[in-house]
Amino acid sequence: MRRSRARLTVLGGFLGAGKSTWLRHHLSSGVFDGACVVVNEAAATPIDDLLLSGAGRLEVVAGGCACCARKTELLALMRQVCGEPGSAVERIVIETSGLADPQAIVQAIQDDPSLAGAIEIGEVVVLVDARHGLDVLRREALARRQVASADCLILTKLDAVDVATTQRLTACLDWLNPMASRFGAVLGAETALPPDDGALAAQMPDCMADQEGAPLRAAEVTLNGTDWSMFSLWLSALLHARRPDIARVKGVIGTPAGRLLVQAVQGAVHAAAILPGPPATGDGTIVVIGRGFAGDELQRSFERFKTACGA
Ligand SMILES: Nc1nc2c(ncn2[C@@H]2O[C@H](COP(=O)(O)OP(=O)(O)OP(=O)(O)O)[C@@H](O)[C@H]2O)c(=O)[nH]1
Repeated sequence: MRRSRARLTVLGGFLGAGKSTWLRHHLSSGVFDGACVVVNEAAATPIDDLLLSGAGRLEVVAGGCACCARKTELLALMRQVCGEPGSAVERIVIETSGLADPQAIVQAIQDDPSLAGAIEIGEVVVLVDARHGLDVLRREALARRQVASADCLILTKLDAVDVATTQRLTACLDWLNPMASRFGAVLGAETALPPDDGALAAQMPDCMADQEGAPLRAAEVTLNGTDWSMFSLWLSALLHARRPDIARVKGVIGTPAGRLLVQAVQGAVHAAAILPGPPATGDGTIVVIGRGFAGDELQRSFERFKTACGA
């Protein structure tokens, strides 16, 4: 007897757009009950899986984007998930890395003969950070491709912006992808979008000059037991000096208060959160995604900073 196909949701959006926050909310509200959740991270040290404990089954594809560098791993995992004897997975959610092209993932699954019959493409949901979205869309062609690939666009962080900013972003999204449905969200929960401001739409093409430079890459800095306050000082100095080059920072560091999840998006540091549970593999490794630096340079910078501070 032929099993029914598993419905796939691809969750995309640029670095720090709020994908894990949105998914965590929808896992806890039961929307994805029983789903197999696949978390894809550009960096080798995954963090997002720590935040998604509500998933029925959680898989990680780390160390590169599932649309290119880790495509083979993703497809092998999908075949395994769909082909396991006795497995009746009905729903799959792939949270892409912030550097991935969701459409390329959909295409890869559709092009795979064994997966095309086992997986039904449900929808591509792309999250757009209302706080940084306009800047990011102006600078990054990848972010525009992500938006263009969406069936549904979710504008996140509406609590952090005024109505005019949201309206400008909405007009820009209209220009990039007028067909997609659109919703607002605050910490994953759906919220109303302000009414469109039709007068803004005509200005958008001028704002889309492509200013992309070198490709964005993930680098890692290891604390090697250094006190967390020293790391915070170094990170502040780094963000101050290289803010335009740094798209995302995230990692878990040990502090006297517990395991602290440190995050920054487009140079803006977000409120840190204490994670439950004992120390885990990967704690003390901070992922920095940006352009114009390599992991060993960042590590050297951190070590020099420590020496200069007498640590
Ligand atoms: N104020 C506010 N902050 C939010 C909201 N959604 C997410 N954030 C914060 O934005 C930061 C990034 O959120 P994540 O959910 O980790 O974003 P992501 O897209 O999964 O990040 P990457 O996987 O690194 O691309 C975190 O500090 C979140 O707490 C929101 O609606 N409002």
